[in-house]
Amino acid sequence: MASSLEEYRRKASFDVQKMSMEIEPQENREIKRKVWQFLASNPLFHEDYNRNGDSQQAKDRTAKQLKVFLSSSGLFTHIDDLTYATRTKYLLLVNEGLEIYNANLSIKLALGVMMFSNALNCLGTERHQQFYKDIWAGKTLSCFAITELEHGSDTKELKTSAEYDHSTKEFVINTPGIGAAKCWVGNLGQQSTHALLMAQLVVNGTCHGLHGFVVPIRDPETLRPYLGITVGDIGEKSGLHGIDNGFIMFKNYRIPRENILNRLADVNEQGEYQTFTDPLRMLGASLEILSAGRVGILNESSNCILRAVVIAVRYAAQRRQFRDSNGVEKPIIEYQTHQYRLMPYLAATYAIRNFAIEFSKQYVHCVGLSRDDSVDMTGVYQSVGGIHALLCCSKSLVTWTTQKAIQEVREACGGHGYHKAAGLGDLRNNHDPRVTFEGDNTVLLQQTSNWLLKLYNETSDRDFSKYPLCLVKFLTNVDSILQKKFVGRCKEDVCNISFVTECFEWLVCWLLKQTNEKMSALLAKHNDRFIARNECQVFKAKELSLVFAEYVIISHFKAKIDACHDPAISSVLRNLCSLYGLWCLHSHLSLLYQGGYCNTPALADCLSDGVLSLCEAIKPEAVGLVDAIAPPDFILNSAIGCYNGKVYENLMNAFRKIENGHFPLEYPDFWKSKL
Ligand SMILES: Cc1cc2nc3c(=O)[nH]c(=O)nc-3n(C[C@H](O)[C@H](O)[C@H](O)COP(=O)(O)OP(=O)(O)OC[C@H]3O[C@@H](n4cnc5c(N)ncnc54)[C@H](O)[C@@H]3O)c2cc1C
Repeated sequence: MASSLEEYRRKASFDVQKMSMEIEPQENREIKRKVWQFLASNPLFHEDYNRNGDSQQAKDRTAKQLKVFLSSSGLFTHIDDLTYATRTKYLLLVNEGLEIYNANLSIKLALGVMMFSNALNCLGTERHQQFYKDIWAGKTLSCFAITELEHGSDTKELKTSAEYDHSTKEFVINTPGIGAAKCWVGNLGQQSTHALLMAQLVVNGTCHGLHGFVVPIRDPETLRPYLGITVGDIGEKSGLHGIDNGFIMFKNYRIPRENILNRLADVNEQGEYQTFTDPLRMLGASLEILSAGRVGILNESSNCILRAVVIAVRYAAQRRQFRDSNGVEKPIIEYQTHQYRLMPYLAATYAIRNFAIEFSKQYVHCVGLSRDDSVDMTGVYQSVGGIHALLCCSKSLVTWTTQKAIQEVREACGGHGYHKAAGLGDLRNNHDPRVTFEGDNTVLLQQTSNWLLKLYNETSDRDFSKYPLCLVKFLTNVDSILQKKFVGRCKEDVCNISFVTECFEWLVCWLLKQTNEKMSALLAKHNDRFIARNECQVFKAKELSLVFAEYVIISHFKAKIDACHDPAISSVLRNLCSLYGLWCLHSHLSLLYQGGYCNTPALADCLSDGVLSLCEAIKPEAVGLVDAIAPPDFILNSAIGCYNGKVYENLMNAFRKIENGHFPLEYPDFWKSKL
């Protein structure tokens, strides 16, 4: 049968190559291409999508892959020559390139090498250089040990302690009971030789709060744990089978004084606690250490939605079900419900990818400034607060959107979407914990709403243009924005980016005002900020943070489109941006009516019509749009999402493959024994 994928490919109104370049800078694509070339050239990385194996095999395989990737890819030979900012950007891109193919390997590398070396850079000093060199030489492997059995989000309650013993100039680490066992720590279960441990620092009987320590865990030669440590694997998980997540407990375990990461605070030769309190620089350092992982997640998650959408759109253009009244069997992409299921996620993918790229660029720039001693930190300080707030809500929105998209896409690909060879099951399971680690989404959203409320109540300095990445300048005009009402009558009035941004500005202002009013009333009633914050989350602060994240992502997409000079490209991007915006706004209709933005059915009608007509308009562009962002087939690794559209040949090959030593046409073992 002729491939209808090719027919849809021909319908695109723009140049796919140019679109690809518009969305992602050439230099970024070049770095990822090198990663992919290496993976394709070495059989150790050839993931067979039919391979089940047990999780121990997956862990062993990932460990071997990491060793080879570090030593032979040639991708890390020059990283020490790069400036901090360029190196961070480079490593984020290598991680992204790996992640889209193999989440286990990228996480193992990120935790085991990249984040550890970044932490040494941010929190450590010259005296930690040997750890830095060993990790990049592949002699050691690290992990990040923060979470404990009884506490995760509430890091203040962590109980593992590191008490300074001046007589030996050592820290003595202890786990006071099983509740304080560090757990879920990636790489710790079987392979880490070192941990970056967050523990309560105690000096002369005084607790100074959480500090970072480099703690040797296992002998790098034998992988045998040291005395005083109980360490092991936490067992089977729902996904990420290649990562050995572990737990650890300490009993009077000693490490040298020099192992405290001492860029911000130290215990000196005399056994006294010292802080180097330039609060602005401390904030910069916290941004680097806390945010790098979340920026990584933003990029990883944006690649997961991309992968899901590429597979589903190509499949939808191929897969035919039911004949129309002319007897023509229709590709499922022609069905309205199918367009409504996929096109908004395609639009979301473009908006989110653009945001992740732009955010990473600005984040790296800001971190670079915070490390430059000649820079006045006041401006950087402003950016840091905004970047943190924006990262908290965008990490939440992007990971949740991707989680929903993968599930929708799995269903949109029917039964075949459930086959391991489709790649969607692993994608879903491996992506899932991103909504939890590096900060649980719901908890993170509170940080964004707190920041927005702080701005709203700012009386002395209401110049909000100092947060360029957050685009909150409009908050200076809350009252006039809230005067606006919906005046549209038909879908043409809403299918444009100006309407979308105006409507979002109204919604953010309304939610901000509402949340603030509720918070003030609760504070007056209870005189307790903890209770007040808790009781204004649902329907108020949480929505505020998510709507704000949508607004910023859309605004960055708009800026991208405004700067695009190719009319064919910008016209399609404009439709994508409008669709993503209207689709989000449609889900907030009850809030828009509740706030009185419109009091006739016109708004609901216009938004519904607008979404449907944009889905229809994007349909013929969809295959071109996914081709422009898709990685090569080897990396996409999906039987149903290949560029050439050979869905059925690929699936039949997958069905007939020898799996775990069994040929599918053979009798099963249990039956053979009876014969
Ligand atoms: C696959 C995976 C890998 C991980 N890797 C690591 C690692 O390498 N190192 C490490 O240290 N940790 C790791 N973790 C742990 C992870 O960081 C924590 O799970 C995460 O920080 C959330 O903490 P928690 O599990 O204790 O959840 P909790 O804090 O107990 O939260 C449980 C639920 O309660 C809600 N909740 C909590 N507090 C509030 C509040 N104030 N208001 C409203 N709701 C609230 C949350 O929204 C959440 O839904 C990993 C976890 C997973 C799943």
